[in-house]
Amino acid sequence: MSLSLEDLGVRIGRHRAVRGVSCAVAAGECLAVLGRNGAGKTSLVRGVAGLLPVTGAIRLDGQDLTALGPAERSRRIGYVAQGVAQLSAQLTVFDLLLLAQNGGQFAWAAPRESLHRAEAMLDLLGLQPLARRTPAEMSGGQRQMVALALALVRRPAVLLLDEPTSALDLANQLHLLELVRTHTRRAGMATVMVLHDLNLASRYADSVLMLEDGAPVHAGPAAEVLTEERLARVYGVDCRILAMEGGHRAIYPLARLGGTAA
Ligand SMILES: Nc1ncnc2c1ncn2[C@@H]1O[C@H](COP(=O)(O)OP(=O)(O)OP(=O)(O)O)[C@@H](O)[C@H]1O
Repeated sequence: MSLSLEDLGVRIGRHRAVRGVSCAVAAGECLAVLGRNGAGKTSLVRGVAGLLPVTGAIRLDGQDLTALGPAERSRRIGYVAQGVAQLSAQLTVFDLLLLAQNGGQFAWAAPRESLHRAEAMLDLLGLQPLARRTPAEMSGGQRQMVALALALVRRPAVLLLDEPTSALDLANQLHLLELVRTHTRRAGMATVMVLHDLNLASRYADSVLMLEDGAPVHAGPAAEVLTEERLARVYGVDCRILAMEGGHRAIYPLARLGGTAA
């Protein structure tokens, strides 16, 4: 399904964390939200997820998401929060996958289809070896992969990921983002992911949205948005952008400019 944000504003208490964001994510596409620390990226995804109050419109295939009740909204949205997921330490990964689908039913009571879907998700993410472990028995990176599995197993229309690779090693960063991109295309989801790594954003996002002080400053394909001039202005860092094999671009930070970067 397609997601569109129209003049979206997000408040945290009296603080206007996000304002004037208008953009569209087509079904089967990934949008990367970029910007410096404190730019409003997490607030944006938390607003879309229904966890912070918003102004403006959030539409899913034209339907106003904010008009839906919390249960219906959370059924359509998969959200993986920033940081290593706080998962129930008592349950196994397999039981968590069943709970995510059936809200309260364990393996012995779950429908056959839920069992199949849980198995398929374990296979897809390479998590079979962890199926019988509890989150307390896993590393931070493993918990981050499990958090993605728990979001995907509910088959959301919109997937929101806040720094999904922050705890992952180099191989798993690529694995997770390849998987997110493939699954997004196959399921026709609209995916929004907050990323700090500009190279990963360039490589895996269909488009990027750059925020500055809560407002959108640039949006479009990564190759158009991420230029050396803009990175110097937004991040205060002198970067070189190199053309690589396969049409990829590599963004290499050389130095902070004039002490403007924090
Ligand atoms: N509970 C809060 N009360 C008031 N202001 C807040 C609160 N939480 C965040 N903010 C402010 O809202 C702004 C946006 O924060 P947000 O977490 O969305 O930024 P971010 O772009 O995700 O940052 P980071 O890259 O560091 O995770 C920041 O200026 C932050 O200081």
